[in-house]
Amino acid sequence: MHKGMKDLEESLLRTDGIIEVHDARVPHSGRNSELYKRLVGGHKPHLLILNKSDLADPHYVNKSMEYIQIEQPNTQVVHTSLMSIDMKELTNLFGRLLQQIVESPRYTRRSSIEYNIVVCGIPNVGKSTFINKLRNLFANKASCERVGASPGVTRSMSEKVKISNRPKVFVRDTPGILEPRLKSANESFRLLLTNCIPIQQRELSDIIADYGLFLLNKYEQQRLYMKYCELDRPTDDILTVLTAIAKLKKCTQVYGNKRGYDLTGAALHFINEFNKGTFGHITLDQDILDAMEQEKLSDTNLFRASSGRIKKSI
Ligand SMILES: Nc1nc2c(ncn2[C@@H]2O[C@H](COP(=O)(O)OP(=O)(O)OP(=O)(O)O)[C@@H](O)[C@H]2O)c(=O)[nH]1
Repeated sequence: MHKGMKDLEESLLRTDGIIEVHDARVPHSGRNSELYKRLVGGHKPHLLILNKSDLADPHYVNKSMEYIQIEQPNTQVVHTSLMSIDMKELTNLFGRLLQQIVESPRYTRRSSIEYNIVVCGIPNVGKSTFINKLRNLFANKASCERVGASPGVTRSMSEKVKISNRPKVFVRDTPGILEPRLKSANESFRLLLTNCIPIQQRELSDIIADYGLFLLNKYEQQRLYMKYCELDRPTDDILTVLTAIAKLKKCTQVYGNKRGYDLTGAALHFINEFNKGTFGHITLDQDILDAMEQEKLSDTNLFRASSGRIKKSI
């Protein structure tokens, strides 16, 4: 991932704007703060797309945008579901970035007649989906020539796609640039649960499913998993959930000369359903956003107290 950042840093010299795609369910976890500090820093137009908002809690999607905007005032933050985005929304979204790019100073790139945009983000957040959608949107236009693979066909890494002739604009994908060290175990689990980090060992899936169940209970989202697993009350016992899924989905395996429930298979099934939204719209980072809100409130109270307008702070 260090290499990803280094490659991106080099390619930024030839870049006029950055589109970062991230999963709206984890607006805080896994975002590479170095990207903003080292690469964007107010010099390059930066659009952050919080994607997969169809799976996130709508209330927290708005909160996430508000907090990111406070931390990164030079970033334009939007949320969408690239899976179901329509042509009009995509045209608007891209138009906003293009306007920002064309209006920004280009420094060493002043003499270049073409505009280059890089799309970056951690794995599995929807970068390819975005590029393919753009390609499909612009491919039919006579003013636009195609570079690389055909529309809708999976493109190779770093393929350059021409999406506009006047001005000449190219979009390029970059490898995932996840932070080399994750900040906490919670953050790692959130990224594993949302598939932003691939689950390397199948055997770990029950621990990840257990973490998913923990979050569903913590955020009081029990109704849908209870219904799915046909349970009559919430539980914090992952074995109860996995056994119920294994029974319902007939996940079995032969152990020695006996057939038994395949709980690892059931755990993978649970994670898959979690990512399809079967257990509800969940923002995994909502505790972080709530804590930020508390902090903001107490800051406001401190400020008011020191200004003398309010005597008592919480
Ligand atoms: N529910 C939902 N799924 C989405 C959305 N956008 C993309 N996906 C799915 O997310 C998965 C990953 O999408 P990709 O476009 O391959 O993500 P990527 O960032 O290019 O992934 P890497 O190549 O691994 O870095 C795919 O299964 C997509 O169908 C969305 O808005 N909502």
